Amino acid sequence: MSLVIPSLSPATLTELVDALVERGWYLGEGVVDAGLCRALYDELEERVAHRAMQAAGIGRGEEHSLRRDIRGDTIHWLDRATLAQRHYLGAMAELQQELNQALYLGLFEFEAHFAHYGPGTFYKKHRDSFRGRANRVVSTVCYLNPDWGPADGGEMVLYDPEDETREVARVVPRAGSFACFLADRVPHEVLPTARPRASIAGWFRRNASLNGVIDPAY
Ligand SMILES: O=C(O)CCC(=O)C(=O)O
Ligand SMILES: [Fe+2]
Repeated sequence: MSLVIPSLSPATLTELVDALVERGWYLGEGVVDAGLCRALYDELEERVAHRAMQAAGIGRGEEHSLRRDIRGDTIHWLDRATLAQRHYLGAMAELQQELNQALYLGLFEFEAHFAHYGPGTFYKKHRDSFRGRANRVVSTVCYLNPDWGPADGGEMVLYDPEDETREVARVVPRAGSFACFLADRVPHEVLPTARPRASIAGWFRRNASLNGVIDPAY
């Protein structure tokens, strides 16, 4: 991995901002540095091999519960422990600045976790936040698998915010691909995967405190 922070290119940032404004979502291939994806992939594989992952649940705070019939991934929250994580978070900090400058979104924080979907697992159609409680404003997904074929499944499907049955895009979870969308707008799902599937899901947040209680991180 190079010593230079592998930023998203200026062209990617411009395209991403335009796509978010025009339709609420962005997809790009070959967007995240290949060496960085490899380092993040190796780190995640190592954790999976050592069973150092936690089962992912749904809902936040006291409503948090495990529902393998809804989502089947295991996760590990990024904690800046490795150079690869710090580089990824650095690239996301640059993206946050761009989003704030171009769209005045007032994003103040980025939280992200590694996600590993074992064969046969999926994540049913959902939105990442709900209107009115939209402390998660923009969702991101960075894909890490070095190769992925048509029979491997595991695509992320995006749906039309106005018609949740209408598919608008399908993302093959291959290293370098990056997805970004408005968290309270775009319904999406992860189709059942045939192979172990590696990614980082992340959210730019705004501070949402209710009655002086800060919304829990997850
Ligand atoms: O991994 C993906 O493609 C999307 C994951 C997702 O929707 C989520 O973690 O909320
Ligand atoms: Fe999601």
